[in-house]
Amino acid sequence: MKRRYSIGIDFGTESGRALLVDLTNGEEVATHVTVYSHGVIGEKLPGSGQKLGTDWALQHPGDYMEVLRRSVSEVLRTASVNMEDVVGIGVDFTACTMMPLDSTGTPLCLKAEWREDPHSWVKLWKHHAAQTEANRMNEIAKARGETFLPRYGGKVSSEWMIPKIWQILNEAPHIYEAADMFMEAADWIVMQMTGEQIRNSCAAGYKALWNKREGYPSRGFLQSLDPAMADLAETKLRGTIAPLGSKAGGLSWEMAGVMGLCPGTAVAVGNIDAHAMVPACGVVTPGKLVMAMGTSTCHLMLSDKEVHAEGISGVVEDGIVAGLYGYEAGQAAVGDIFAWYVDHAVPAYIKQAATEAGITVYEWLEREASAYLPGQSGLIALDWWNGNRSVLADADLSGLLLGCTLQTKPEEIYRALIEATAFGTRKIIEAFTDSGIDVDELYACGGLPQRNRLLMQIYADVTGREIKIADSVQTAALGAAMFGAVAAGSEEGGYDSIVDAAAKMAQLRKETFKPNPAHAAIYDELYKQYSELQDIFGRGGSQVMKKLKEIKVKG
Ligand SMILES: Nc1ncnc2c1ncn2[C@@H]1O[C@H](COP(=O)(O)OP(=O)(O)O)[C@@H](O)[C@H]1O
Ligand SMILES: O=C(CO)[C@@H](O)[C@@H](O)COP(=O)(O)O
Repeated sequence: MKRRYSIGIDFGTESGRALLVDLTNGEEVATHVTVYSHGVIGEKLPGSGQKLGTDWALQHPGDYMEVLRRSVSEVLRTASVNMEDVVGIGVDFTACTMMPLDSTGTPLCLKAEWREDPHSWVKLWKHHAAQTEANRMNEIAKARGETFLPRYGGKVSSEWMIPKIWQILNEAPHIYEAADMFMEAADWIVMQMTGEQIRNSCAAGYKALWNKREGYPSRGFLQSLDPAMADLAETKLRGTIAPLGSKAGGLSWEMAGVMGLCPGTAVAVGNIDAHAMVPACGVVTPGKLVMAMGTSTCHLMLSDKEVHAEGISGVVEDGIVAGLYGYEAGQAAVGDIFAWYVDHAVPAYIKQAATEAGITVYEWLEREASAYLPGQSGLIALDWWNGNRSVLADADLSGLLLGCTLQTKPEEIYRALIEATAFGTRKIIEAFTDSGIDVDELYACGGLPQRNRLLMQIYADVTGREIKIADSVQTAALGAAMFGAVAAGSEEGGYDSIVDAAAKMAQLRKETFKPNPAHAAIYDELYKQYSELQDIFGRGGSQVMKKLKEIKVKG
């Protein structure tokens, strides 16, 4: 039988990658990563060098195009696959990663007249500078009894589309005015490939408050935020919203040339990175919590019922797999906390020791931290280095490390940071189970489970549950490729549904991580302390974190 392929393109926080997958069995034939040359723009604008404010995080759209240009042709070249045998393309993206466009679909930051205004740039998911707008939105939505609010755990996040747009209107009304549309980067990149302006229902649902039955928030609500935004839904957020797995269009002649593929190749509507990973773990039924663990962690669940739970970021009908309610919760920093520690807080002697041992600093710290028992260091941390997404939904909270003494070692701090992220995940699991959504099994995917065994064991011990691991190292790209195969359809050698694609293309590793009962018992005790700290610092017991932020912002 002739082999058929699909390409998944995963746009992460620091880089993008293409993965060429065999449709019959999910074999990952070739992969290529392109690191974004502008990275995350957090301090100053490229070109003008203009300083950015606290909590800003921008990106350059040209970096996304570079991934299409380099990584796609590279996977075809290394795999020696004929372009005619690639039947589908799917993309997944971080979200809400959004940008203002002019009427030709060009990002405003690429135009000379707007380039020097930070608000013309792509706002990355972790741009947290719209917290004031999110807080105000929450107050207004609550006071008006808006029906959308309970679907988002009672709180809209500063990471999402409407707070980000409102920040633009408040701080740069000329950019708001100049924007013909605001678009998720996932939809923009699909538009670059196909020429079709189609929004995906996943990002619209989780990040722009859109609902299959009710649409976007009402004109009355948007007007109550600012009269200038009354028509936002019909104007700057306009366009078809299509379900996951739909074909957005065929690859254009121009982009086919750029990417080395055939014109007309089916391109699926975009998807969110974490959500694409769910079927790529083989999860298409309720009761299985998927942890997409990388820079951040997203927690995804399927259920046949809709419940509204505090701290669960969103429930969207058909949001992950058609026919089921998809739930998302998350931690805004996980790998990012370890990256901060390794880059900014580890002493030189450790870097030296890691180099001498021929391993990375992460590996050195993992090796040393593995020698400790739970609780042995006397340390505990709150994992809020990038605010708290679930269950408190508050970007103004910050990290905390407690219990340091003159004897404290860097590897003990590293272990405490890992444990803190595991405690944060346990809070999220409890938020699901307390609201009546059963969590029967845990699945882990993303970059971290492949790289850090200690971390996975700590998660099993802290949650008291066995964890299954996705076999794919590129789980998001695999999920995107699966949706590409669905967009192509079975007649072209693809699949007719994501459930069919998952049955053939998703694989799990044989090895799982099982809790150690003795360690789990100590972690139960430590978790009580974590919970107490969460209540003190996150639920109003102490205003210290808020005050520090206030003083910092005032400068
Ligand atoms: N050995 C390791 N242990 C723990 N974290 C690691 C290790 N190696 C890399 N990381 C973290 O992994 C994160 C990147 O995860 P990855 O899944 O590759 O990216 P993304 O989430 O952006 O798609 C970084 O934040 C980095 O700090
Ligand atoms: O917020 C979401 C998904 O809803 C993610 O896109 C965001 O956390 C970024 O994910 P990564 O950690 O870069 O994989």
